Amino acid sequence: MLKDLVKSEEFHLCTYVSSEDGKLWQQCVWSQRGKECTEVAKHYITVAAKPEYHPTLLNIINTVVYYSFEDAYRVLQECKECIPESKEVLELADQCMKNSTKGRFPVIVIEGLDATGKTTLTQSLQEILRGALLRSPPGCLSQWRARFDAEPPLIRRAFYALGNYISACDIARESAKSPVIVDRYWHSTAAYAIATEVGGTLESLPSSHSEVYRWPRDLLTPDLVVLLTVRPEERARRLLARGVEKTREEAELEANNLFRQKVEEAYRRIQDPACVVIDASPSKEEVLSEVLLLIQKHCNL
Ligand SMILES: Nc1ncnc2c1ncn2[C@@H]1O[C@H](COP(=O)(O)OP(=O)(O)OP(=O)(O)O)[C@@H](O)[C@H]1O
Ligand SMILES: Nc1ccn([C@H]2C[C@H](O)[C@@H](COP(=O)(O)O)O2)c(=O)n1
Repeated sequence: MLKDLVKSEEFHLCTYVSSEDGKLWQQCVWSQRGKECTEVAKHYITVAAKPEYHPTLLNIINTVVYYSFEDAYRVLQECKECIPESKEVLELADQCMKNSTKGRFPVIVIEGLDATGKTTLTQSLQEILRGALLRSPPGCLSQWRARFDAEPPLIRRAFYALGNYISACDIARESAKSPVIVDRYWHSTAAYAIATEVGGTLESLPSSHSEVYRWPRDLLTPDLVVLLTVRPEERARRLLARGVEKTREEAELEANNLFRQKVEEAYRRIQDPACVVIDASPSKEEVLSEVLLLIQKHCNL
């Protein structure tokens, strides 16, 4: 490669000289043209303070985690030509009221990794509270989910973000009539997106007070968000017992324990509303009664 460079008509080269204490470096930029080599610039380089934000943060805000209806909407709008399904998703989004307001009944969101017991718990809660059971993304988007799952994160996550706003419309309507139980919502959208985007270990996650964990101002806020956590060995046992085909992301979660930890930690860091964390490893009955106590405490039910 260097041989090719030397053969080319003109190229730039940098040389570095360190100060005695190694804290300051002098960089000389040389330009070689034919046989002539001239110094064209001189810079001083020193170690800078650690940046306030980890560089991956720039790849998160409004590129994989969206904080307003408009930002997610705009992404799908720009995809209309190459992904025709976007038009139908946008039409559904157009029908939903922006800034949907909650009714007088409580809205309870159940979050957690796969096989932590969300379906089991949400169904029991629906029966006991005589409430409405909703999920995000809503059923009306199911037919396009696989299509958007195959797209790069920018587009895939915009689809899930819009799904939350469409679910918010249903939540607003139903919460005027009865308590509403929601299986996954914005915490899932943000936590999976952040954990996927951030490489490395748990330490690479944006710090707890980072703005990436803030709730979108225009999205209906639930009264209570419960995060179900399960010991890894119990979760593996449940997945195995269930024996259903795993999605690619689920398979990845299983293979990649670190990724699973990052998703869970991102869940825990999301604020306003923060999750109330429950150990869902005990029996179904025990988990249900613990969550019912929580609901009584937080939602005056
Ligand atoms: N508390 C519990 N104790 C033992 N088994 C449980 C408990 N809760 C759920 N299960 C079982 O674990 C399996 C996964 O539960 P469930 O389908 O409710 O999880 P999930 O979080 O909805 O999963 P996914 O997100 O992948 O759909 C099911 O076979 C269910 O019967
Ligand atoms: N509100 C939501 C719901 C789901 N997702 C994404 C996150 C995972 O990739 C996947 C998990 O869903 P499941 O397999 O449990 O149906 O879907 C999201 O981003 N936002």
